[in-house]
Amino acid sequence: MRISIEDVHFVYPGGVEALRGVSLSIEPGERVAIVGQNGAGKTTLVKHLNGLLRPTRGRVRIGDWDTAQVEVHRLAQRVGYVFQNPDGQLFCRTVAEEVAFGPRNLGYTPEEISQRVAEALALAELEDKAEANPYDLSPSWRKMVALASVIAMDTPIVIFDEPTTGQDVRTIRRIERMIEMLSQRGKTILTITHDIDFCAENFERVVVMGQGRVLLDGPKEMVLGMEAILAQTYVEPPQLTRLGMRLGFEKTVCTSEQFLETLRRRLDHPQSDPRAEG
Ligand SMILES: Nc1ncnc2c1ncn2[C@@H]1O[C@H](COP(=O)(O)OP(=O)(O)OP(=O)(O)O)[C@@H](O)[C@H]1O
Repeated sequence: MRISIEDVHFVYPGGVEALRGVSLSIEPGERVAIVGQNGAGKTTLVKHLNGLLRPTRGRVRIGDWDTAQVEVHRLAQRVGYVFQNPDGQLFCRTVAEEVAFGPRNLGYTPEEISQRVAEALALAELEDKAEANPYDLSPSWRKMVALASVIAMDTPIVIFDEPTTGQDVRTIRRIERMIEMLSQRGKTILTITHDIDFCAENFERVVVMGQGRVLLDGPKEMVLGMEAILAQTYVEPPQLTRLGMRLGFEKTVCTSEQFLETLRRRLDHPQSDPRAEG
């Protein structure tokens, strides 16, 4: 389902102009990371996708729906949103009930609900915790419950707000596996993140925001190499990208795979990289 954001401006009631003419078009199945300094407008922008905010000017469309014309509970059929802090999102006695809440609310049949719950629990690696009380779980597992409860709604678009913040490496790997599997199922995945390595390893397209505008938008190999523009919004390229630049790699590398591949090529054929000759 296509997301279309057309020249969106947003002014908070207090007068802060948080978005100053943002236009983006996101195709079905894309994996997009939105990065930028604190206060750049990232959260304000994604809250326009599930109808929590409506543009002061401009238009946001989710498929054929204009968000200004559609109620928030209907938009929940198309856009799932995992908030940064899971504790605001959990209120049932067991993990399974929690995960069933969304699909039940969307009016699915009992069979569909059990199927969605089973799939979401599997994707979140929570099968053995179905009967636990979410509040007896560690914060990391509670995060996975929050993710599962949104995934169970089976929306074509899923937004993750700062999914890795405060999480240990094992939880980050679980989240990465989940993103990969959702992606294989054709979901559009958006994330807001300050974790540039997570962005580089898991997302194809990067949107860089600063002061309510889009500063850069494109494939990560293009965007994450533009150090000077990234610096305007206090984003540094990933460590491997910077190392690649210092080593004189011809192309911007973003992932450990790309880095190793380039390094191997250079070691095998040192003369094939023009910068390596100098
Ligand atoms: N509820 C609100 N009322 C008034 N101003 C707000 C509100 N929420 C955000 N703002 C302001 O809008 C601007 C954009 O904020 P937003 O939270 O969208 O940025 P962000 O890029 O998500 O930042 P962060 O990385 O810190 O979450 C900031 O100047 C912020 O102070």
